[in-house]
Amino acid sequence: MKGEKTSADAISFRDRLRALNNIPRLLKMVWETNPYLTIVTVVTRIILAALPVAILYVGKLFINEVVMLIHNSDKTLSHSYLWQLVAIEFGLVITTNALNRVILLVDVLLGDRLSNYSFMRIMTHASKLDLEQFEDSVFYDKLERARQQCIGRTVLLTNVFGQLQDTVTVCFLISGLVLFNPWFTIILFISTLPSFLGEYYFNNKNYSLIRSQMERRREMEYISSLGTSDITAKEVRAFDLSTFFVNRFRNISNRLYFDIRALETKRSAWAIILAITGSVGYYSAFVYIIQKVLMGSISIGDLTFLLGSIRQVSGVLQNLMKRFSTVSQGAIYLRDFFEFFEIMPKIKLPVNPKPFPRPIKEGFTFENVGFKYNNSTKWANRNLNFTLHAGEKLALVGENGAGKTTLVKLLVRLYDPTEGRILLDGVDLREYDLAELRLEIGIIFQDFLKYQMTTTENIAVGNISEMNNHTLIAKSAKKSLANIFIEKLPKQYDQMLGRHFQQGVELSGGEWQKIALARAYMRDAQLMVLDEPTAALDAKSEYEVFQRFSELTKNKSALLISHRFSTVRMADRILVLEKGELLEVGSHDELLHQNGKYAELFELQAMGYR
Ligand SMILES: Nc1ncnc2c1ncn2[C@@H]1O[C@H](COP(=O)(O)OP(=O)(O)OP(=O)(O)O)[C@@H](O)[C@H]1O
Repeated sequence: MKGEKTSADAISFRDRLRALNNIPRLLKMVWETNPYLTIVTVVTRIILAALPVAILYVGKLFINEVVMLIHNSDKTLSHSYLWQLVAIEFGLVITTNALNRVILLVDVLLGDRLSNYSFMRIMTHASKLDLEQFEDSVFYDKLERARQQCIGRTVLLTNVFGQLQDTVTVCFLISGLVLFNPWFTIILFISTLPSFLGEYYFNNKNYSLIRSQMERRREMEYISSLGTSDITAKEVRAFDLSTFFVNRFRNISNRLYFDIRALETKRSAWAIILAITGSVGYYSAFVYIIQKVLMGSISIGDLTFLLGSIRQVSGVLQNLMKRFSTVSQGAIYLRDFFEFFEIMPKIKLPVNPKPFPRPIKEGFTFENVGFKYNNSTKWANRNLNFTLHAGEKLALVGENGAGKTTLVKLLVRLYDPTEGRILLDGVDLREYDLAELRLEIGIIFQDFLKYQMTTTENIAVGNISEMNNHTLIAKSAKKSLANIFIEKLPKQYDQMLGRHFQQGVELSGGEWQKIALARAYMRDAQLMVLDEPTAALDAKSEYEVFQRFSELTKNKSALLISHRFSTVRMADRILVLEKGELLEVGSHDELLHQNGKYAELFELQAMGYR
């Protein structure tokens, strides 16, 4: 997508050099992943780096010995030195092969470990970031680039180690050549330079292109998941959307493909032209040495040693230069990876958190609270002034988009208010430890997750530290009335839920909702927040669940969001929100009496049942 490229995507030579600073960080990560395998690969590569020059040198001694034996008239001379040399060379070749296999093995193992370690680090860091950051597309691109780095990590690792190994090999080989004629090295170096510059230029272009395509690629991934996921399968079929998705995927992928094809074709054409200079350098040295042999100034053994060295230096130099751009390329992608870890949560934790009140005495007070989403100019909540008293059951009512869920998110500090403050027992929420605050609030969102895991795990996520507390899990299921259908499942609490994995059982919407409710009962929270907790329940279940809920949370505070007035009317007080602001407050009867918005909404719903 030419139009999508921005100047921010272009990388200067300085950027590339600076990106190389990431290589030591990568090596540190490799070491942290597995120090033993790291030592094995480094030591093996150093030995392997010295072997080519050793083989060439033994070869030279061997040929000189053969020539000497052929030309010597004394046929009784011992051949034992000759056979010793053959045996040494044989040993060196076998060692080279064996060590190459060791490196292949170690690199695969280390790459796998490193890739998983990187994924785990990303998951851990991502979990510390704010919800707001996940709603930002620039952040998402960064996260995606970091994730992709984990997948391609084995290749980069092999390249970095290969680069180190080849540098040592070249040093060994060049020492032999320099002794013979230093110009060789210079000619070989200069002749490989054009190829290197070409690779460097095109890698740069490639990086900018891939980076500029990132958002489009995410879109492709999204469309592909729409077409292939079990969650979307129902709707895709019902609306016959598959051709629409396939065409959309094809259009985007074609546009990206044409840009890549243009660049790669150009790169290949230039590579062919630039490789010619490398061959010219190599054959000039070749011709020079042959002439020296013909003049009798160097031996046949020297000839084989030099030709072998030149051929190898030329090859290894080309590899080194080619790989330099690949490695510096990888280093730039690594920069993306490490940059991800530099993103810090905006929600600040207090240095000396206040002890969390247990029990809560006054409650949560919203003082002139307003909130605007980062990507929006509109206030989602504004001028909120109310107190959720200790032990009180409060319901939030309002039309879609009135700001109910946002208010709840502010309460658990998924976001901090843009203006105003929320107090708990007179102290700003920001002064309490965030983990403790969240532990004291049992919250179930309307879009709660349906984990493709066992029943036990699905309930235990409400308080993961109690994962093995089967008594508590069963008790929570009983409180939410989920126990009734769980006991009828083939494997009950060990039953795999959902259809992703073998022998999984899919639950109905209402059954999933009861599982989600059980999560809220998993912790001894002082405040229960239920966002649309009964939307999927039938009328009888809803009544039973709420009877239970009222009994179980007698002295606890609760905040309920619901569009169902049968649920709402059970609350002590009801807050009616409109366009993010508080419109009415009171009990069900008081609000009906006021004959305002609540009464209007209630009447509308009641009419539907008449
Ligand atoms: N992540 C977000 N980024 C930007 N705006 C958002 C985001 N989430 C919600 N909004 C906007 O904030 C406003 C309040 O949304 P909120 O989800 O709080 O409403 P709600 O009352 O819970 O609605 P519903 O009854 O449909 O669940 C809406 O205008 C919505 O478009």
